[in-house]
Amino acid sequence: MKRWRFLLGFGSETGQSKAIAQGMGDIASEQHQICADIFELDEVDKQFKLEEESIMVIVTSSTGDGEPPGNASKFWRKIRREKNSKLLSHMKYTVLGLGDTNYSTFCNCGRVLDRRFEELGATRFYPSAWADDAVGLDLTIEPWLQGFWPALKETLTKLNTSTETSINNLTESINQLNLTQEIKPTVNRQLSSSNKFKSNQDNITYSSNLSEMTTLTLPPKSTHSLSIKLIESSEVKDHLPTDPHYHVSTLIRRECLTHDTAIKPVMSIELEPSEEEFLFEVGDAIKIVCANDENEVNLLLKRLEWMDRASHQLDICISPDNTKKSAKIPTYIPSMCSLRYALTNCIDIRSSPRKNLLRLFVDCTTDEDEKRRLEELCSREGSDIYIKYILEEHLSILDILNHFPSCKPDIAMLIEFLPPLIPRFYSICSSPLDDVRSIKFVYSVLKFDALNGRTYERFGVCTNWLNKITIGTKILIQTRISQHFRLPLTLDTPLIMIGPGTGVAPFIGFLEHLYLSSKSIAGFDVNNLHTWLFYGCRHRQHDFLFEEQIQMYQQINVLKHLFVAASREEDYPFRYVQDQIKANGHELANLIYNRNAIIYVCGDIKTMVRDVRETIAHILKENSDITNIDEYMKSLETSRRYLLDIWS
Ligand SMILES: Cc1cc2nc3c(=O)[nH]c(=O)nc-3n(C[C@H](O)[C@H](O)[C@H](O)COP(=O)(O)O)c2cc1C
Repeated sequence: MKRWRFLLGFGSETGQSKAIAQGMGDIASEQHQICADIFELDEVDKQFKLEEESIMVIVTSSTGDGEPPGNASKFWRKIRREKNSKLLSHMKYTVLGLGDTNYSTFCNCGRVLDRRFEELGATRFYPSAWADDAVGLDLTIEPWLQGFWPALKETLTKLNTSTETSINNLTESINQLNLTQEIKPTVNRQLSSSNKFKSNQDNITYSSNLSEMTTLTLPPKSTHSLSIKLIESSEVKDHLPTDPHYHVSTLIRRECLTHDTAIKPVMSIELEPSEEEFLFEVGDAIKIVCANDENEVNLLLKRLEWMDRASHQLDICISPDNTKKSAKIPTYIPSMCSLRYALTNCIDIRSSPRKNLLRLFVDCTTDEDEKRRLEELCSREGSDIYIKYILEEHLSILDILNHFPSCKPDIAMLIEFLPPLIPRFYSICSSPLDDVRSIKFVYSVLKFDALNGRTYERFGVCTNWLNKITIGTKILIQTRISQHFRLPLTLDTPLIMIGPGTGVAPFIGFLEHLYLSSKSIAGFDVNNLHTWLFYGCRHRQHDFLFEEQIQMYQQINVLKHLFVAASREEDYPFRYVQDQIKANGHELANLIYNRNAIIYVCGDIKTMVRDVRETIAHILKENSDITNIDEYMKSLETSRRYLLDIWS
């Protein structure tokens, strides 16, 4: 008998939606005896056909400025362009969107697909949901999944989807699908009388708001689909990471742009792509393939007592007793590499472990009190403490293992359940008109002290790697093409560029491009430009990035107006870029409302994106006759006149 099935399509840029879709696939088969056929959304018409699917569940994130992730863009175009309003009238669906509320285009990709599916005749069998990475995805996903499974079973039952299932077996299947009783693994572990985690202060190992008697609801236990062994081999030779989708470049320059006294140093990097045909434009970003810190890898190897086997070859195959249909050998780990190589180059050892991994850790922990605390941290009842002590403090896998010394996971568990190490991206700050063989970008050096549960000092993964590698090192790169963050086609469109800190990077590229265009294109007159730059730093003497270059653009009339904010200078009235925006409110509102200016915002989402948007809305309200300001702001976004290039 074939089992009940549904289609589970995912779109994922950095792997979270993929992991969630795979987790749902596991729960479907292990707990509900339902088969989820899991595909990237862009595998449409190759691996699945919409016309043939009765139930489709979409899990997708948004990237860029509300755009679909790389493996969902073909699907997105197909659905958006589709004219046949009955195309999906045979289909039931729901969407789980992943996003971040710091973006005004929160979950835009999921929301647009959700709306288009409805317009194309599909019926939602369960309300779609929007999970927010800013507060923790699980906060939405956990309760959503609770209702999802009964709704899915009910829909499957009504639809009688399984064409291969005979009538007799169908009855049997329906009986198997116990519609009323959800499987909720619960646990009520008694703590030892000497509970070593008892303390007066709440922290990662103890919190008073979960009483020892609280019954905990745990996430379902993921099962292994891989069999991973370490083989002592002299043949294993680790080499530079390779990936046919990436280009080789060479690090040719690295310098510090800030004064020695700057609180947050900023570095500038120049790369030379090996191939002539490497293409980029101003407004694009560059993806960098990086590696984990050697010391951190060593600490992890030591903690796990795997140091003596670090150079052994990893042998990965699908486990003989695997039951997952979606089981695949991870393509991001080379077939011949050592354990050290995989931990350094392929696996993300820094990001906070998800709850499904904490759940697996419970079973490889011997101490009862540690087990109970791990259960609390991954339980539904412990959602708040998981967010507070793990996500918000960015605890890594090593931090968790250090806090729970009796936890001894095996190699297979970490290799299978930790996410891949993904490339990091940076806004390009140079123009190809200057030199197509030179790509420049900047980054801040971020240091995180050993505090608040973090058990060792650390720096940002990629920036730390970029700081340590030697000049001449080969680096794999790829352009992340910007869909909309581009210079306008018409010269006289006013440009309002807002970029505090390293957020100024793409605007340096824009200004350089305008300057070089004025030298090389006949009829390009800088006097026609209307360029406004709002820049912010801590202290103009210490960390004013690209100061000389910006001043030069001002002198030659490429940059018409410069406004600088300085957050740490006493007696300077403009602390933040939004103070400068407010002070120039009248003129800016006129440019936006009457002269179709384009507003570009670039920088760290945590610090300013919301404040800048509110300030722009405020100055427009004060200086125009717009009656519905929210609608007007939305229209700026949809007409691509309010553009974001932001990161967290
Ligand atoms: C460069 C970048 C751009 C993003 N743009 C958006 C966006 O426009 N809207 C949104 O809601 N979330 C946005 N996000 C947040 C992601 O959608 C969110 O972190 C999600 O969990 C990532 O899932 P994934 O790993 O499956 O891609 C962005 C994240 C990054 C790193």
